[in-house]
Amino acid sequence: MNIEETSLPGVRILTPRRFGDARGFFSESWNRKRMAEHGIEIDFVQDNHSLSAEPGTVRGLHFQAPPHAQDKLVRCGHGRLFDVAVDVRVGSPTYGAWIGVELSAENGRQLLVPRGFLHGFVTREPDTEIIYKCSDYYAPGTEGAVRFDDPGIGIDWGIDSAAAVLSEKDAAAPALKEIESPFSWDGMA
Ligand SMILES: Cc1cn([C@H]2C[C@H](O)[C@@H](COP(=O)(O)OP(=O)(O)O[C@H]3O[C@H](C)C(=O)[C@H](O)[C@H]3O)O2)c(=O)[nH]c1=O
Repeated sequence: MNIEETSLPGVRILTPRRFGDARGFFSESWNRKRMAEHGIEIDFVQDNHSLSAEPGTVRGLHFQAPPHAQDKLVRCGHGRLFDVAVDVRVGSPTYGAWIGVELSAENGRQLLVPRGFLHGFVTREPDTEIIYKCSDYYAPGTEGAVRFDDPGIGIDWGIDSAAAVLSEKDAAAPALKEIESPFSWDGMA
């Protein structure tokens, strides 16, 4: 397992080892004990899996508010996507800052998105599938969204925003400055 820190403390890139042979490869996509050895102790309780048919599909930027905030461990099961995390912890030195990482079935990379960060992605290929572990259950009444093309955040999605394939919810999402983030920075990372 290779673990890379990013410019946003707590947001990390995990690349599990792949054992290749003539058939293909084998990889442990999650191992709680091994992650704990790296100081990552998260009790995931729900796995999510979505397929987006069209390249240029954007899902996000989403969060669940406390007490149902979710840490997420995101990977791409098929195709390729650009995965984004945005720090929305009030008081954080990196509040409003974003980071994006290309995840693909081919590169096997995973992005650890801690609670307190918005999560979203854009697909780069047809029939792209995202699979991610969540540390709390779906709690519809606590969901929040911020517009993916918020100029106040300035994410470079690599697409023409006007051409993005969006849900009605995401198309109507507010800018970050229009919401009151329910997350506060703990002064640690
Ligand atoms: C998130 C979720 C959704 N649903 C149902 C509710 C809707 O009937 C349907 C589609 O939900 P939604 O349009 O919110 O799906 P996405 O736009 O992919 O939302 C996700 O996109 C970003 C990238 C995320 O990180 C979140 O996990 C999540 O917000 O699935 C469930 O039954 N359980 C769930 O945990």
